[in-house]
Amino acid sequence: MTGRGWRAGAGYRLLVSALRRQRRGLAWILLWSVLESVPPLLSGLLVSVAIDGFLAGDVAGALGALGLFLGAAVVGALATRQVFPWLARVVEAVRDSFVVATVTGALTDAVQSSGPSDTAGVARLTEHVQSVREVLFAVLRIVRQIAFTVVAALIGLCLLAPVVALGTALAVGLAMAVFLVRMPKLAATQKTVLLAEEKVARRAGAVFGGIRDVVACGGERQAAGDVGRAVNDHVRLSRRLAVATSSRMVVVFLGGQLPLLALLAAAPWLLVGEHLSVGELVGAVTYLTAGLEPALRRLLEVLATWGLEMGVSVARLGEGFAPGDGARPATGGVPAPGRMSLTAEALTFAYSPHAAPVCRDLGFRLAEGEHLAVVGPSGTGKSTLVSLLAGLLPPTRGRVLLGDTPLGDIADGELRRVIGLIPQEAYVFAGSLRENIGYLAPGAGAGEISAAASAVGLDELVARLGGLDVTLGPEGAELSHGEAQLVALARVYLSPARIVILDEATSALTPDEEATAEAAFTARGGTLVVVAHRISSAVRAGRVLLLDGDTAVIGTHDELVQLSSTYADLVGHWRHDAMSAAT
Ligand SMILES: Nc1ncnc2c1ncn2[C@@H]1O[C@H](COP(=O)(O)OP(=O)(O)OP(=O)(O)O)[C@@H](O)[C@H]1O
Repeated sequence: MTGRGWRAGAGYRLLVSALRRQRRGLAWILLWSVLESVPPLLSGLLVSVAIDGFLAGDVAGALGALGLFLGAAVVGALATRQVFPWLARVVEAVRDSFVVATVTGALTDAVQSSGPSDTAGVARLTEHVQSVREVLFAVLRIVRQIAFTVVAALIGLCLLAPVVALGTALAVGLAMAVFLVRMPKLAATQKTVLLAEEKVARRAGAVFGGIRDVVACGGERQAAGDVGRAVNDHVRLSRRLAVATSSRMVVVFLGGQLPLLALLAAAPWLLVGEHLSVGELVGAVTYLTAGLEPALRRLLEVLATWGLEMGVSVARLGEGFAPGDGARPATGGVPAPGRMSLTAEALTFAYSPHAAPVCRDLGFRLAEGEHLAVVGPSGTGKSTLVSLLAGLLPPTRGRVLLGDTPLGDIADGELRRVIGLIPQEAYVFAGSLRENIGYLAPGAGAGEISAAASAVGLDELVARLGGLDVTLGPEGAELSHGEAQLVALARVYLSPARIVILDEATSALTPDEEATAEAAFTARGGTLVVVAHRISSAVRAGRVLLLDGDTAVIGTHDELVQLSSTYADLVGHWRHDAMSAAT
């Protein structure tokens, strides 16, 4: 097994090896299946003997044939009863094999990755195991029975009327060929539906699990939009699957109804030419109407729904844990320190396919350790851009690279450890100040926590509250907005993040407090991106990115004052605000 559990294809290998270990059970199932097929094998033959007997006046012979028919039905029923315990044994044993492999994969994954374990992934996989169990049972119970019925009816028909059997076998073969040709497309559609279902579960699970954070960060609209998009995708794909599976009616017609229509059309010729007796004709019709057509219809129904579902679930299990949205596996790792540049390439993003893009074809590169201020009038997309840079929003077009790796290729947990984004609405949870500050650095010692608190300017608050171990109420109700922002800043300061993004995260601090906090992050090392709302903050940055509707300009503060009238206006406006605040 690899670090991320077992891979695609492994699910099928496990299924085959688990079934191989159940050879004895499968042999018993085969034996009882043969006996179970006695009624469909003999039905047409016995009906034909009975009818021809009655027509010829041989009532005793005809009644004898009907008696045999009854006896065959009893044998079939007894055999069906015997099949069930063996089915249960085989299916439960296979289920056990999958559970062992799934749990082992999950444990291996948890031990090998240093991040939190993917409990939602375990739940998802156990759901797939349950699905494999149910569908395997259904397939072995129904598909097996139907397949034996089809074969028995064809053999019976062959004994009764070889010409009809030949035509029917050709039609059934053609129907199955059409079905098999369509199978890969159906399987692919079924897989997209399953992935979409998982995506809904994952998105909704993440939102419900972090509902306090979502509310605290004012992210309700974004969270609802995320879940809504996943639900809409699921609905659209389910509709597509329904249309695709309904095409199996053509297959039922080809294999089940076409031979019957042909037989009825040829009946006058068959009877007049004495190719078949009346009894044989009715017997052949019995095979087609009571045996083949319903069996074929059921077989296709089961294969097209449960069979596909099982196939997809087994393959999905083999892929182990689905990273991201399951659409694309995380293939890249986080680059080594010194190579963590952040690059936007032709970055375009719109909140919906019909909405105007918030940013369009944006391109720039931040070297590791740079300090960038993002500025612009309200609503020009500053928060959207930093969410894209943090990998919280997927670009509509273009990409964001960490080093040479697109953010979409990096596992979520790793990305979150490397890039820390602090929103304007700081989140403080019920617990001690120490727990709040150390939350993203579980191994941090007391000295490191105190140092982080001092660095961002929390000493005064710590003194006022009476130490780091004082317990804060829900959502830090006793803290001012600025104090809560300082706690959030200290938390990310102490975290392992190499790229820190402050999205107006110092808006409630005084200019001096803001300068202290930003200086702390500059001294800490790593890249700093600040959505600035004061001139001082932009002046401190090495470069400034101005978002102004459709245009974006990047340069030093002095360059932008020369280059952009919007920036010059913004600076004037900030200076005026700062002077008014000072007087
Ligand atoms: N979740 C969302 N769904 C749809 N539209 C959104 C969403 N979030 C933001 N927008 C829209 O995208 C545009 C850019 O918003 P954004 O918050 O990124 O701008 P901003 O420059 O950070 O604004 P401000 O300075 O006022 O915080 C706005 O028109 C906003 O209405």
